[in-house]
Amino acid sequence: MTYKPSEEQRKIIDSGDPVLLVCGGAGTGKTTTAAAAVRAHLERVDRERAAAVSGRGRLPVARALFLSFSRSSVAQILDRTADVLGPYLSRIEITTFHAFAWRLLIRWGGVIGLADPQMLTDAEAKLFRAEDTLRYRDMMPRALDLCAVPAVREHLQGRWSIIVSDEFQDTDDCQFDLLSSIRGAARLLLLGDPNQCIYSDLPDAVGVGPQRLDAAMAMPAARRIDLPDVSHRDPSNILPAAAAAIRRREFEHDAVRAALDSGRLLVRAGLPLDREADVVAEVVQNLREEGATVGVFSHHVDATTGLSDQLTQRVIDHEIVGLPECLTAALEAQHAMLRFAARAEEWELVRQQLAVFVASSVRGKNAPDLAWMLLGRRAMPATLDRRLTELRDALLADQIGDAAQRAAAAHTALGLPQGEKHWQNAAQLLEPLVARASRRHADPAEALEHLAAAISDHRAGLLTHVVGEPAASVQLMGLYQTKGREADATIVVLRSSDFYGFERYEPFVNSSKLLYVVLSRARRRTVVLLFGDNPQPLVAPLIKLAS
Ligand SMILES: Nc1ncnc2c1ncn2[C@@H]1O[C@H](COP(=O)(O)OP(=O)(O)OP(=O)(O)O)[C@@H](O)[C@H]1O
Repeated sequence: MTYKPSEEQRKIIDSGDPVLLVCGGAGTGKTTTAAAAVRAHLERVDRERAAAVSGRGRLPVARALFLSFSRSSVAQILDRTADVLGPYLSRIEITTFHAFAWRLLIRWGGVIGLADPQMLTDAEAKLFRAEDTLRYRDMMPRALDLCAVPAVREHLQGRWSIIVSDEFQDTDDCQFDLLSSIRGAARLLLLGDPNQCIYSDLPDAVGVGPQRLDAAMAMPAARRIDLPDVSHRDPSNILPAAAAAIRRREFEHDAVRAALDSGRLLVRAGLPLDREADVVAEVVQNLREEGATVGVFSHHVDATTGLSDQLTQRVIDHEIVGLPECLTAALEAQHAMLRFAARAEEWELVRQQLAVFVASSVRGKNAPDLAWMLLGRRAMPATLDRRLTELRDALLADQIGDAAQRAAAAHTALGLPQGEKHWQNAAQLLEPLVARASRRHADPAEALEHLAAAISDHRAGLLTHVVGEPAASVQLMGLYQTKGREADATIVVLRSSDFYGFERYEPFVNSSKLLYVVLSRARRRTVVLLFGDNPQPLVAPLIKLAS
């Protein structure tokens, strides 16, 4: 649908408020309208600056910063706003908080004693103790330390004329402090929906909650505009109204009934846990036959990677989004194999990287046994030992091109239990990088160094969620990654064994917001699949809606 702003959206676009908080339900057009507002702002500043200098020299062009949470949101923002932004797209930095922080640390880290910062993933942190590396969760606080340095702060404060913070309701204390300290004289456009605040119970999110919107309004000259509850995602408004009623725990509300009667909402309950992949695959196939793009939402990293492995076996083309650690680890493990084949690295490193990959494809505080076996800290079964030896000997006999193919096939050759899709995706990412390095450098040692640098950049991009995700008609993701996303149809997979936080009793004020987010992502249809006989209390009332 072409974007034609409504009256309320127009007020946002035309506003010049120093701090504007825009609130509205799912799909009411906050993100798209913010893009239009940024463009209008830049146009205005251009005009003012042109008039001010009136032919005497030129002032630097005004720029905008658009901060979000996940690379999937960044990709979607780009996708949805490119038309609205037009030629102004090149003057807007659209990035995630973590990518922003990482860039600051790369550029100025030396000022706070981080001259060459290395980023440690959670899986790496489970396996190795590393004192002077930066954990993912340390990135924002360290960036904030940098912003306290006057020269850095002054530089940042002069850089943007307007800053947008998407999903503002979920910003934590650190992110809010960062926004405040880089702002300078920039206008702030803060987009929020209190009903989509889903990070408040996450372990690393300090200070996430309703008070954030109050803090915005406490800023000098702040104004708030509320968009009317009209979804532009599903203009029939049937799905958003049902999602809102379910968030309020009104499962018998007319809006829910209307969604079921219209066929836009479909609920199936009591499905057998051991047939999950078959059922999901069948629903995906039916929706694809209708020509719909499909988002499959399941609970966490194990569930998503497990489901992905099974869809891969059933030859259902799809992509996983939002689980960059596993992809990065697969990329690094295959890279280590190439370096080993070229005699540039020890076999030890290959085993270490395989251990990181295995640890990153499962949840939990501790790494799985298999990871420790790969590190040589626990005895391994004879089959795995033999397969590893065969892989090592074969790599030693390979040329670089053959080694890349062997690395791509290593997941199967070793019989690794999880993360096959990530392994395949990593092989696809690696292939052009290897080709480019070999093309540019005749000397194999130089080609290897070029490749190592390219992979290191890619790793940072993936881990800070800034590298775009592959477009695909079927996308799998965790429930917490669904914010800001949309697809023609969505499949919500809920299992009896899922954990939805510490709330135990009605009215599930916080966890119901997660349900609202996941149920409001579809343009045309949402299929809810409840697996197992004993659903969690949060989702149990959905059983009554099953057809
Ligand atoms: N005035 C409009 N005319 C046509 N389409 C619109 C309009 N406003 C928004 N849309 C479309 O509606 C969809 C939802 O908009 P957008 O993502 O901006 O909403 P949002 O409020 O940010 O949603 P959410 O909070 O669920 O992430 C997008 O596909 C967008 O292009």
